[in-house]
Amino acid sequence: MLRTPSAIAGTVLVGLMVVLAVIGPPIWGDQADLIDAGAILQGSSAAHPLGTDNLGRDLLARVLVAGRFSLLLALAAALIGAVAGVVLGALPSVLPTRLARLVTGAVNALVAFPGLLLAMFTAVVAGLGARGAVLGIGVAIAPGFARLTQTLAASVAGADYVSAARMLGVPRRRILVRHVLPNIAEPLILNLTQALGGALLGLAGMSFLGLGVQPPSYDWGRLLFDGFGRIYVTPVVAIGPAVAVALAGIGFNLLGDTLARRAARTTVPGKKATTSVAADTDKPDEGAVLEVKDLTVTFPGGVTPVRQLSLSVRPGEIVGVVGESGSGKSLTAAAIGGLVPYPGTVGYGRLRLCGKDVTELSRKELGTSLAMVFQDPMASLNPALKVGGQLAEVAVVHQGATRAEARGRAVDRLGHVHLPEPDKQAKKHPHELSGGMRQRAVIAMGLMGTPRLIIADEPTTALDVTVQRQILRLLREVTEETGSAALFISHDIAVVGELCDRVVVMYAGRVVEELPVDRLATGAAHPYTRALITSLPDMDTDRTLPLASIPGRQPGPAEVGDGCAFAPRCALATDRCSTERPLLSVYGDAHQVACWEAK
Ligand SMILES: Nc1ncnc2c1ncn2[C@@H]1O[C@H](COP(=O)(O)OP(=O)(O)OP(=O)(O)O)[C@@H](O)[C@H]1O
Repeated sequence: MLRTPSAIAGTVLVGLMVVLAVIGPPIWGDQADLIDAGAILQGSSAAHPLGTDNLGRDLLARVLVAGRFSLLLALAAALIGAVAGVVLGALPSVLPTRLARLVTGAVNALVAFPGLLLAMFTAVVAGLGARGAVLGIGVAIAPGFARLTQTLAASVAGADYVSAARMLGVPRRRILVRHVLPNIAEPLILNLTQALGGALLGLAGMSFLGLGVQPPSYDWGRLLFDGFGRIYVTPVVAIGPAVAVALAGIGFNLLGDTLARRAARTTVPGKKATTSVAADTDKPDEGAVLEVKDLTVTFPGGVTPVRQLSLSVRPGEIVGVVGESGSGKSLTAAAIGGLVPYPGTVGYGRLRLCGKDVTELSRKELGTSLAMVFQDPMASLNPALKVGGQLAEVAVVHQGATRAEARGRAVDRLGHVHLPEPDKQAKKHPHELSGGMRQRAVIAMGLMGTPRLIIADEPTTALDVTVQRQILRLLREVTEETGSAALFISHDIAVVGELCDRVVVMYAGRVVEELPVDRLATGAAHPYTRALITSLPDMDTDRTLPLASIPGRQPGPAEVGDGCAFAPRCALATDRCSTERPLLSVYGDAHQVACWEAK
């Protein structure tokens, strides 16, 4: 957190203010109240560096003592503003529509109203003094919080879990308290830090206008107000409290800013993982489109979902990666495409795409030579843009095509993936297409470049069986026509068996077997691969019996021990399997397996 000068300054200033609030009154309290008839209205001197007031009280001591009261008042005002704002902002989601509109309209009007006028008006109505000023500033802060709450709540309201709760008949109030507020709490709390700075300045302003703290109480604003009358004679008496207010205000704003940026860094999905490259002495396979050696993906807390994974894909080849949910398939794909999210770490000995280390590839090279197709096509398509426009963008950005050329190419590519009437589909928004059509559009988007490798991560899981077959056929067709290779990720070994040339079986983050597809049905050597195949139902499966499944569960990415990770579920496991991990070794032609019992 303390990496930038502004972060350091904010933390130090706020820290100093807090220390001052704690130690100020006990240390300098007596001195601040000591009346000295012989030192009335003095300027700066060795005894009184910031001068004295009209009763001869030391102004430095008073500034130091006033810190606690000023901060407490600011805290109270910020809390009042935050609570009132969150309630106002959240109300529309629990009120009937008309009332909700009324509240939203009121909030909008209040946001547009000048905050200082609102604060002064409230303070005058509530009565002069600290209480009125705190209420005034609280009221001035509330509309901003209300607007923020409304905006944040609206972004969460569309989330699937909120829709699911609504479908289950969970009352609106409960949805708000259990599902919405906890998910928007973080930015609201961050905003509170900045509101504290604003409240401090606002309260000082109110006291300075004579609407705030009244004698004999005093805060920084009051001291500023008292000193202002003498500013031309002894300016130092006004400078002391002014500097204190300014430093505290700046401190809270800088800290709030730092916290907000830090929070954004941990939550924004765009932030990438760290990469570490190990020394690589072997000769790279120049003929491979993709060559991965010793790929490891880790997250903080000992979570290692991908462990020393190696695989390669040759031109025109479709390689299937199969394994149960959580085996690390998607993260492998993400690591190849440079999409592992922060705070992950990607380490590898070699990660070469089209004969180059991925770090050497420019964004443009990566964008045109690698196409990625995900399970949910909506995740790749912008719902606000027309399909044709999105596809055309690829050609404009990567190939420098004119708008008209790019549009023509987009329609051509949509036709290529067998979308009926491609020129009409190009003018539609993604939501106007069916799931299968959207997936075709995403594949077409990948084909806007000249992909040497298509990574398809569960591209057919969300589709029905007929559409699934069409998409699989399309993928095969596309690779044959364009000569590109594909890495096809699926949990369904039957689909992989149908589409791919070679199969890589993953278990608990590692490759446990790699074999040509024609050996899959009868020649698989690893007990896990065999169990996956046995658990597939076929026409002869006795439907009166429960479907076969593999007993036990795959260890989590932080639970993998020293031995073979599959040993606890394996009928063939020996003592050696639980203590010593078998390495991937040659089992036959283009066939490797990691099992002590594979003979
Ligand atoms: N950002 C992350 N932070 C921490 N752990 C993660 C993160 N992303 C994934 N994981 C963990 O890594 C493991 C592997 O995830 P991955 O998505 O690669 O599995 P998968 O084999 O593709 O499964 P599925 O078929 O369900 O998508 C999972 O246990 C998951 O909990």
